[in-house]
Amino acid sequence: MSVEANELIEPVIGLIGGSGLYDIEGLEDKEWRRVETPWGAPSDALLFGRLDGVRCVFLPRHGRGHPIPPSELNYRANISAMKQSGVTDIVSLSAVGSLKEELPPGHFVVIDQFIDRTFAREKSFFGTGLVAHVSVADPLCPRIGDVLETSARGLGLPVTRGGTYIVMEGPQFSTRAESNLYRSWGCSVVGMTNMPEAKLAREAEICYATVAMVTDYDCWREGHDAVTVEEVVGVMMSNAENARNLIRAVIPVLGQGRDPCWAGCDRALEHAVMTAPAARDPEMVSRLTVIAGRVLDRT
Ligand SMILES: CSC[C@H]1O[C@H](OP(=O)(O)O)[C@H](O)[C@@H]1O
Ligand SMILES: Nc1ncnc2[nH]cnc12
Repeated sequence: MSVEANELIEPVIGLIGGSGLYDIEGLEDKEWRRVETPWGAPSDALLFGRLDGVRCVFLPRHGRGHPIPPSELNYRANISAMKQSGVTDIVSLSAVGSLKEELPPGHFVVIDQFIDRTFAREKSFFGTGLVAHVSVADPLCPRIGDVLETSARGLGLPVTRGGTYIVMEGPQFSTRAESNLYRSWGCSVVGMTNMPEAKLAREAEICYATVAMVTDYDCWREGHDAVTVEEVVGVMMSNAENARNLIRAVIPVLGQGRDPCWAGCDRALEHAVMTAPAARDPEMVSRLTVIAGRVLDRT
C-alpha cells in the first residue's frame, strides 16, 4: 500500500482477538480464508468481511478453541498475514492482569507503553542479510487510541487511557515477587502476548493499538487469592460482550478514508534499513517484499 502525500487511504481494519474472542459477530460477506506467509502459517484462517461497509480482517490470536500458547504463537506469520490482506490498522484485544488497585476486573485500558520481558520468540522480520531498526519509542498508535478511548467512553465502559503493559513469557502466571517488581516499575497491566506482536506491526508499517481488558488482580494483592484460569475465564465472558460492542462502535470511525497516520506508524521503515543494496541477501529481500516492499523498491 502506498502512503504518498495527498493520497487518501481506504483503511482495512485488522482485529486480533485474544483469550475469549475467537469470532466476530455481525460481519457481512464473511469468509474464513487460509493465508500462507513467508514465515509459515498464522494461528488460524483469517475471517474476512465487512462491517458497515468497512473491510475487516479478524484473526483469533491463539486459534479457534485456543490450541496455541503465547510462546508458540507465530507472531511473524500473524502480522504478515494481516499485511498481505491489506490491513492498515490493527486493534488488538487482550486479557490482562491488573497491577493497580484502581484497575479492577472488567476495566479496559487503552495502553500507551510496553515493557517487553519476553525472551523465547522471534521478534523481527529482518535479520542477517537485511538489517533494519525501527523506532518503537511510542509503540502504540495514538490515532487509533483516541478512537478507542472516545468510543469506550461513549458506550459508558469503564476505561482508562494510558498505561504500561508488561509482557511476560509465561505460560505460568507471575510469582508474587515478579508481580510486585512490575508494580514497582509503575506497570499497569500484565499479559503474555502483545510483544513481539506490536513490534512486528511497526516493522510492517501497520498502525497498532491495544485494548487491555482486565480479568484479575494477578497475585500481588495482600489477603486475596492469586489469579487462576477459572477466574480469568469467568471475567473474560463479560469483557467479551463489552469488547464486541466496542468493536462495532470503532470500525465505522476507523474505516473512514483518511490521510496517512499523523503519528507516522505507517512510515516506520522510511529510514530504518541499514544494509546497503549491494550487501543485501536476495533471498531475504524476496521474503521481505510483502512487509517492506514499499521501501525496498526504491533503495
Ligand atoms: C488465561 S489468561 C492467559 C492468556 O490470556 C492473555 O492472552 P491474550 O492477550 O491473547 O488475550 C494472556 O496474555 C495469556 O496468553
Ligand atoms: N495475571 C495475568 N498474568 C498474565 N497474563 C494474564 N492474562 C490475564 N491475566 C493475566
